[in-house]
Amino acid sequence: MADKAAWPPAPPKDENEGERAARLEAEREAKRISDEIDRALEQERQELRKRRPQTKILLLGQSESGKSTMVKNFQLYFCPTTFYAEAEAWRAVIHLNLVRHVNHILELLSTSDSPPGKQIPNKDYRVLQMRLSPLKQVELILTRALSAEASNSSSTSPTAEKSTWRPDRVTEVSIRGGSGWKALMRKRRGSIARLPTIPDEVDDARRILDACKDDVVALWKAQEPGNLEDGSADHGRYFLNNAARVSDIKYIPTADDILRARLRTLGVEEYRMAMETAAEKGTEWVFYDVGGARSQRAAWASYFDDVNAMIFLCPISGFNQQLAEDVFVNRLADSMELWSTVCKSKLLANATFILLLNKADLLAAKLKAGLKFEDFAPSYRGRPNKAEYVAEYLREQMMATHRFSSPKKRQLHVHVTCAIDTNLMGVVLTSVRDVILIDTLQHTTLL
Ligand SMILES: Nc1nc2c(ncn2[C@@H]2O[C@H](COP(=O)(O)OP(=O)(O)OP(=O)(O)O)[C@@H](O)[C@H]2O)c(=O)[nH]1
Ligand SMILES: [Mg+2]
Repeated sequence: MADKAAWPPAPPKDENEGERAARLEAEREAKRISDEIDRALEQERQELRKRRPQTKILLLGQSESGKSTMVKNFQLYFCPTTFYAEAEAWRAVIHLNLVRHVNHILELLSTSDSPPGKQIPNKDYRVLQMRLSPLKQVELILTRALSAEASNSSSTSPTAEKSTWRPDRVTEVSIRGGSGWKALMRKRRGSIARLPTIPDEVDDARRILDACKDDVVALWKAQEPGNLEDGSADHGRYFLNNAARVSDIKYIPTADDILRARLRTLGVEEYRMAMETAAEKGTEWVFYDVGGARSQRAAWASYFDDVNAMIFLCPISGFNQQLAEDVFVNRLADSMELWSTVCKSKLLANATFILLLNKADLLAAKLKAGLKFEDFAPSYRGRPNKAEYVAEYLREQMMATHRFSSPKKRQLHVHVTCAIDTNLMGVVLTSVRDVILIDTLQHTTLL
């Protein structure tokens, strides 16, 4: 019986010369096409091999610890072209950060008889309030464009205390895994015919904000400086301080602005970075940036497998703060508990462990403003109330937890960081990169 799969098939018995020539030609053409497909498939296989993640890095830590900011730092240092190419997309996030805080202040004004600032008369506040009312619409447009949640969320939680500007009470926008919003924000009008109207609306929002910028500056100037005790939502204060520049129609976000922009992560975001710097050019690093809120943490474990490095961020300024999701839990205590759980993980036993004691700038500012660390950590009693001593104390505590909890002996690399300080981060990231490269290489050689 003839093999049905055999190629080329046996020639028909009664084939004449002309038919034979046509058949051979058809077979040659079929083979050429088949070879071409094989070549394309092989090329694709090679491409895929080249693109295969060589280094997988997981970022863990509670919400607002600075994980997404750290990813931006990696991008800024090792893939600057991509980082700056996305600057435009960040403008909408920055505008939303600013407008939410302005609307929060306006809301306080509307619910209070005595405005929070004392520097301009009451009637002038009312005028500002009226002139800035279009910013409600701006908030709505930008929220709709960026958000993973319902677009009608208000800028202020119902528990906001009257007359007090509380940046931490301004609700945040979240994004879901996948950075589709960046692509959407980058698209200019007319570039894709069937694109939704969001970019047009975002441009409208930009024009409204530009028209309101002097009033935003006036409103913020009239505020009392506010206290730094909490220190969360620090980005609100930053963008309000820079309101004139940020609201201008010609505004292009700087690296500092992008590092300050806040967009809460929901789920797990994957970032693939083709490294541009000489030492690791051509290699691809894959970052998994998780949402840090308690409700998000159950999803983490499925990303623990097979990672080369785990970077844990502990915001050391959180000693006097509570979790947004549970006001009975101290932020630093939550971080410590989380750290212990991560150290114990058997799935992460072979990963390089990097601990970043982040937000060192806010810790220093709080202690300088008079807060006493020992009031929140009795075991610290009697030691200097200075940031470097507190950081050292926390480093020792967390290193001890790592030593006791890890399933096997492992080195721990610790850095005290300020993720918004680009000069400092350059040094830290180079060191982190070296450690990851060396560990990955050693691991590959051992296998
Ligand atoms: N002052 C100061 N602000 C920081 C520092 N690191 C991060 N931030 C700011 O803190 C805010 C929160 O940072 P994110 O990187 O979004 O936090 P996250 O850990 O990704 O939070 P989730 O996505 O909710 O899990 C941002 O506005 C950052 O700009 C720091 O060292 N100092
Ligand atoms: Mg995040």
